[in-house]
Amino acid sequence: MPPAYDDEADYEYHDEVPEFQDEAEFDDYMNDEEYNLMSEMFPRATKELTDYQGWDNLKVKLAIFDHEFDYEEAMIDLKRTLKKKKTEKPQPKMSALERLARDRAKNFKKTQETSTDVPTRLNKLSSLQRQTKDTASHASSPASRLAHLAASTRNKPSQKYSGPTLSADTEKNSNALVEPRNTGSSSKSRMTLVSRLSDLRKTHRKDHSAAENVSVEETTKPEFKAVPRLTPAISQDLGFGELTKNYNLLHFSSQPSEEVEHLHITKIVVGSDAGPVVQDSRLKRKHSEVFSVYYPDTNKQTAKRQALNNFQKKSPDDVVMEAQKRAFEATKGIESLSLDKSNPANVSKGNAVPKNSLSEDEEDDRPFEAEPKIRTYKKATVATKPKKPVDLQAFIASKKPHLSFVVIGHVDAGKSTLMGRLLYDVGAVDNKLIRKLKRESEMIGKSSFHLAWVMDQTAEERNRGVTVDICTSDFETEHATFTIVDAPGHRDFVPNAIAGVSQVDVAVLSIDCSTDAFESGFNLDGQTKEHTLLARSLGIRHIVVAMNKMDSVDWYEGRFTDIKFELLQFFEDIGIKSEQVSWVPCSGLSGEGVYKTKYPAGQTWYNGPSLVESLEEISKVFRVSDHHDILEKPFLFSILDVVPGSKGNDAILSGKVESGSIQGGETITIFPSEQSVVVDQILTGNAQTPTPAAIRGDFVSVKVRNAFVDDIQSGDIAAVVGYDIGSAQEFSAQLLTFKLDRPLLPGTPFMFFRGSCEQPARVKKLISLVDKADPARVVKKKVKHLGSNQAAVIEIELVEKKRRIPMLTIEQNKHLGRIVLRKEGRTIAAGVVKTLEM
Ligand SMILES: Nc1nc2c(ncn2[C@@H]2O[C@H](COP(=O)(O)OP(=O)(O)OP(=O)(O)O)[C@@H](O)[C@H]2O)c(=O)[nH]1
Repeated sequence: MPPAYDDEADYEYHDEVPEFQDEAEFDDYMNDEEYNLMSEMFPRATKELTDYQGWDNLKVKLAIFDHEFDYEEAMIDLKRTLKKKKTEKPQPKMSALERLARDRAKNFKKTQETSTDVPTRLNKLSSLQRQTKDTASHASSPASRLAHLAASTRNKPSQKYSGPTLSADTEKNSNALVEPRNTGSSSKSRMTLVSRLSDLRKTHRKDHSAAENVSVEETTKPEFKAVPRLTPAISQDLGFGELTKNYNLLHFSSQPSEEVEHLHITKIVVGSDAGPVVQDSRLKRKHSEVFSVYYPDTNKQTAKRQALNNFQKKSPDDVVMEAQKRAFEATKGIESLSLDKSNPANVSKGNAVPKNSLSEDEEDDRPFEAEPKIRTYKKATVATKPKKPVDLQAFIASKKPHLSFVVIGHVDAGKSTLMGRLLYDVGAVDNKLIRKLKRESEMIGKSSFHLAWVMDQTAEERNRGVTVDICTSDFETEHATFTIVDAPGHRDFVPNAIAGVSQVDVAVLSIDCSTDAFESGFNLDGQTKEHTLLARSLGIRHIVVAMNKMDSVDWYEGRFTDIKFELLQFFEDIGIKSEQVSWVPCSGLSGEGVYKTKYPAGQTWYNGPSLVESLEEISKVFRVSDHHDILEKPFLFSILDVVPGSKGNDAILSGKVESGSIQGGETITIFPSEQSVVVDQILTGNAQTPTPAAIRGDFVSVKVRNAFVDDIQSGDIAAVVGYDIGSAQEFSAQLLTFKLDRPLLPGTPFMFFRGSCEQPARVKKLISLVDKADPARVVKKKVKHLGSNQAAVIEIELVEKKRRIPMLTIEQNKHLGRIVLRKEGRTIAAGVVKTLEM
């Protein structure tokens, strides 16, 4: 016989389940449909409850939710548990004379009562006692006042709450408190819903175990509890900004593990010296969620760490300048270096033997700090076959066309917002994340940035409102798959933009069409021209101009055509043909023109494809032209990130297939260290799902075996067995100079960029001036200096000898053979590698 239904036991069970800690957490729990229903009912409910006390937002929402959105029933039930506010009785109207008479009568009565109150001994004593008590409570020592306060605070809420109460100041913070709800006498259907809730709470209990660990006793003590584990770095990561000495943390709880997974901050007390100013700031982030939308494309071991510290240090350009100076001063040390022929540690492991290891005791006087020593291993000479061979033609046919694109444009042109909107509209991010970002951005007064935060997820980016690192995100539509690379617009971060632009075939150029904004981004120091020039120099095949923020000029056609006219002239000047450009009026903020959101009624002059539709069209065209590169060219893979795998010498290399294809089981060699490793698995997409093969244009992660992770870094190139990539320190390049303040002479130092690699370099020799339109035609042979806007062939020498950069000519690869030169924070030239001197 089944056990009898025990209503009481059920009640007990639900009561011990932790409650939602705040409204935000509950909002996150609801699905979209429930959230929308709640958004309709909640304002009505709060209006209806204005005459009641003892409720808070969460309580109201839970009541509605518990009654399965039966509004009337929820309100009846809720009101039953609430008290009505006392309302002052309206005074009857009276004349001024009448009021005066009443007052006089009242005063007279009072005087009479006082005069008849003759003090007896007992009265005197009790009044004295009263006075002493009062005085004591006001003028006692700080310690006794604190004890008094502690006692009174302790007594209050501990009787009232059984759930995971968080804050001592929760009277002010209505959202933080949850009273136990009456769940005992509900109908069956209500029980089901309650069970759902309790299940959820159980899950939350796991997530929030730390929050539960904070007992009522502890949290209600009126002490400031500084939690040592809230380091400035964690604070930054949470999007809170810099945590200085003046910030004391109150009521902070986290999971007890070393890896902070879920954090809750309920209050921050600012300015410990001047007396606390309490700011109510609730914020929680799951790191797993923070990183769910994008993958930062930097080498975690080096560049990512640097990017995170960017704002605490000098600007990248200052660093470059200093590095250049030091590099030239330190050339003597570099020459004196010698190479160790073997490394016994590796021999004993039976792994690849480093051919030219640096000996451990060598003095490291390199100009760059923390540069890894790159050893060289014995590369494989025999290729291995795929584990489960895939018919490449069939594989390509089974896949939707893929396109990777970079988003470029002046700072604040709305790039991140545009991409956030795009990802939202195509369904790559859900409502919940958007709502969460909206709340968090509102909390720090930057609500208009919530869409941008889908892409800009590091604390620096959020606090300064600029994109620092490059990041990628994959999404899919009915007709194609895409990888977005979001590049920073700020001039301090042009090197990152170079790394971003180097990876892709298409650029989306975001233009801020709002009044005067285009002009400031286009002229003089704006990044519109510099980014477009970079895009052109780094081999971008097509530009989609997103005429963004058109909502701010009421979709005025004249603004669109004026900007288009100016840009077309500029494109022509730098050799971008009109058929290589598409134009789409749009608004990232409100969504029109991005994907399927219709234009407002006032916009009648454009009926072309939306931004996403334009990209879909381009992907189809490129698919046909890329066929040859996939099937006939050798596999080349530019590495953007490397992390150790879970086992022994496993590693995961993330990057882009530049040409050819690869399958599991094949052997590849990584340059410059020349390690040969076997491909174990290929993972693709945001969810990193396994795929049998990767082809040209794909951004994938490749799991490999027998790798020495320390000798692999962002900027390295992997190739199929038998394909050699040297690390030339000197090479000839064909360049186009940009606007120069001073001419380029033999010996002029600058910073050299190839993909995500950068290194100090100098002009070794000026060879010739060539025709801009036909570079094969030499215009002048004896060249003493190079001025602005000249096309020339020069010899370049890399100064940093220890960081070897794998180099390819433009003949070998159309992307990897492209380079950029920068000096004093400006791009001075861009071009292609012609010949390598090994
Ligand atoms: N009116 C309007 N404002 C927008 C639009 N898109 C972005 N904005 C606002 O412009 C500001 C900058 O937007 P972001 O997306 O951060 O700009 P960004 O180009 O990514 O900036 P960086 O990363 O610094 O280069 C924010 O305040 C946005 O809300 C738009 O379509 N219309």
